[in-house]
Amino acid sequence: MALISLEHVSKVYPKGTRPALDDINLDIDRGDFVFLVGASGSGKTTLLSLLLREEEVTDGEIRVAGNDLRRLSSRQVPHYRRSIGFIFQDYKLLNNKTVWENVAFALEVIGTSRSTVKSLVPKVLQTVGLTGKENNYPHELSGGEAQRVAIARAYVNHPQILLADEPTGNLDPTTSLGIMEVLDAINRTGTTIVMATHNEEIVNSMRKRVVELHTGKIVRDEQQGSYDSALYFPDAEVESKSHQALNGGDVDSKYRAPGALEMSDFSDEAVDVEGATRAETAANAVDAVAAAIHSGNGDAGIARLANSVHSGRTGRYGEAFAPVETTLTWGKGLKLEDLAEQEHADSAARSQTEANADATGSSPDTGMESSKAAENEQSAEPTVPAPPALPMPPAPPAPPAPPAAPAATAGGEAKSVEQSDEQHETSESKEND
Ligand SMILES: Nc1ncnc2c1ncn2[C@@H]1O[C@H](COP(=O)(O)OP(=O)(O)OP(=O)(O)O)[C@@H](O)[C@H]1O
Repeated sequence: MALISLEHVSKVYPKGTRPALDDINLDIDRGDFVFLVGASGSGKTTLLSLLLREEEVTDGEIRVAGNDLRRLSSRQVPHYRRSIGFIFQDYKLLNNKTVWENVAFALEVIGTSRSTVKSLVPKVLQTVGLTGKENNYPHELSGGEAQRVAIARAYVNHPQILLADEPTGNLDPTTSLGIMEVLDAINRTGTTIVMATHNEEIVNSMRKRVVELHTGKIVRDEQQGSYDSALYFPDAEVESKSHQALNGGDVDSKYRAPGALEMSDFSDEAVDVEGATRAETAANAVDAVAAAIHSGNGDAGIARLANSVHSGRTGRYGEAFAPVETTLTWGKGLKLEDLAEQEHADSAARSQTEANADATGSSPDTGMESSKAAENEQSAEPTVPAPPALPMPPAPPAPPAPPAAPAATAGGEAKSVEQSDEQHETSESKEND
């Protein structure tokens, strides 16, 4: 049975002149990653609000994990929401709590012991690139940073469903890539992700399921879809892109940076994080996500996105690229000068080996082997897991740099706390005790 199922769902807002959602049928399986796309006003946020039970359907039925959302009593709603993580553009952070406290709070709510919270929070903050920002309040963060706190809060208690409404909206492409990398890692711990987005580059690179809304109706539902649909926007480029995406064609080749990685080394495998208690499961999820991010051995879609971002294309959000040395995972990037130095050393070593081979008349194979090995270390297809966007030297030249904060104004200011949100969570916390 589908984890999320919508049957003939319609939503008409009190002041709406037309249904925001109009007779929607949709099934989403456990572990799916679904992009909701569609023009502004097509109904994406409304769909997410219904799933979160912030809004109620006018007609039809929504079932989540077998629960009929219409039948949830107001007392059950907070319990239901606790099983769902959500990342909305207004961040919904607790403004009177620091970054550390915001993340710790989400863990405390599910009964995580003080000592476990103490060990998990630094891991989570490192995963989302916020080490060093522990004591900042939300208003002291950039938009991208605030969004990362929201993501950290949403995933630490390992929700079965994560709803994200434009989580990369207004963020520069590199920060968006980091966010997608974390979302992908979260998805691989078994969390189902439904993400509304206008970001064409992300959708086309990730090749996940794409559900397109148009004036409240589902007009497209494709596995491994692309952002635009040839069906509804027939033009040659769109047609070729969506055709390639659907047939597994090399749609990314046009986006790939010269020398960028092939995708075969990237695994899409799910990780089992279930523990005996929710707190234990949360700890396992935090570890799994941290490990996935640290290894850089992510989903092929992330590799495509990384290649795309680093290929020098300008994204939907303009020219605001963070420096390339920031690379995939915040603050763990290799420095350009280290790369250049390494490249220089490798090339010198290669020439020396070749010269030795010529001088000694040794088997050309031997020379080829070492030359190949040296090349491999820099080539587009490394044999070790590596951040996909950059050539990989044999060993990381420097310890992790301090977390790179994206351009301070990347996404604007964090919005104010919803006091009710805090109260809501506080009362949940109490309930839990
Ligand atoms: N609270 C509300 N009251 C009345 N109408 C609303 C309300 N919220 C949304 N709508 C209307 O419902 C329709 C769908 O809006 P929704 O926010 O779901 O679209 P969307 O696809 O998320 O758009 P965007 O991409 O701009 O975020 C729109 O016509 C919008 O004006």
